Amino acid sequence: MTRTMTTSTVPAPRPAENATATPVLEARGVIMRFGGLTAVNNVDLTVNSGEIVGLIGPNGAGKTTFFNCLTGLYVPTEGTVSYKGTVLPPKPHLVTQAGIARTFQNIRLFANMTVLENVLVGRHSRTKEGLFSAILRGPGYKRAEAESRERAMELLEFTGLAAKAEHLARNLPYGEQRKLEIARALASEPGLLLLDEPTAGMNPQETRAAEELVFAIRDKGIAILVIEHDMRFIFNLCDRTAVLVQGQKIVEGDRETVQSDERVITAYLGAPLEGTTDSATAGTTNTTESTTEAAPSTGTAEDTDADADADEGTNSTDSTEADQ
Ligand SMILES: Nc1ncnc2c1ncn2[C@@H]1O[C@H](COP(=O)(O)OP(=O)(O)OP(=O)(O)O)[C@@H](O)[C@H]1O
Repeated sequence: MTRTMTTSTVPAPRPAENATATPVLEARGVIMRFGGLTAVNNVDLTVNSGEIVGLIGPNGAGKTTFFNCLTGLYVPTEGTVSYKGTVLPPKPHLVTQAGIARTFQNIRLFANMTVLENVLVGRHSRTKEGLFSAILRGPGYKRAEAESRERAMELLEFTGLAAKAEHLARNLPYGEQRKLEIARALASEPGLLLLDEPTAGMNPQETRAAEELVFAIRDKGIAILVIEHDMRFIFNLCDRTAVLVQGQKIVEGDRETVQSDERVITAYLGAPLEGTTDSATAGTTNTTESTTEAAPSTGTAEDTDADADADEGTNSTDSTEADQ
């Protein structure tokens, strides 16, 4: 899908309170090849505690593939991903348990479950009660269940969905389905949240609300890495932004650094990047016109039950099944 890029003047990002330079995520030399296609080419990226970091690039640049490498959905051809100093095995459930949560470009909710139940699913990785305890429904299980419900309701309050706790996910408006995905991701109590196009399909009002939510999550001490095509959103939010083009990180820095970089401008105008003929194809042509309304590239909750287990860490690492 063709999207547009804005370079309009926006307010500087709000500095994180108590931001320190402790690395939460460190990706080193990450390469992902699909046959002859190098979708991610030797990418290094660090996200520190207290930071909101943006990941941008034209269509097909490798952003989602990189996310899939970070979360264990793909086993990188080369490279390592560390969370708080420990190298992560490329297994989604272990990545979630370690403290990384994500949302997907295509909404993945249990459409026929309630809003509250969807968040409870996200608690799964934090619930210690075993199978026998669940079958016998002993005191330990009941206590854990009550705690989970309480925490899930807190998250629904936090995301503004508490009044709809008993609604079916499929009946939520689009913007609220995206919020619910975030609430469910937060239910695993992450230290790092990866957001893949959180405002796709949102109207400008919903996008502004999403910005506030992302700031509020950061203020709770959760570091954030966000892929987004809406440049206004990115430059409003992010302390730092990295640009991927044809699988390579071509620049990383603040808004001024990114916006003034000739290679970024060239990439967004669709010209090929020199010396990368074996890499992923150049992105589709974008313009520098301002927009805050990315066209939806997403499904709704109605058609997503089958995919929702990804958040539970049950996805295979078979690349053909992972999210695009
Ligand atoms: N499972 C796969 N098998 C083969 N090629 C793949 C696979 N997943 C992604 N690719 C290719 O890798 C390249 C990068 O795709 P990716 O979806 O990561 O880009 P992106 O930057 O997220 O794009 P968009 O902004 O459109 O979502 C593309 O050429 C894509 O076709």
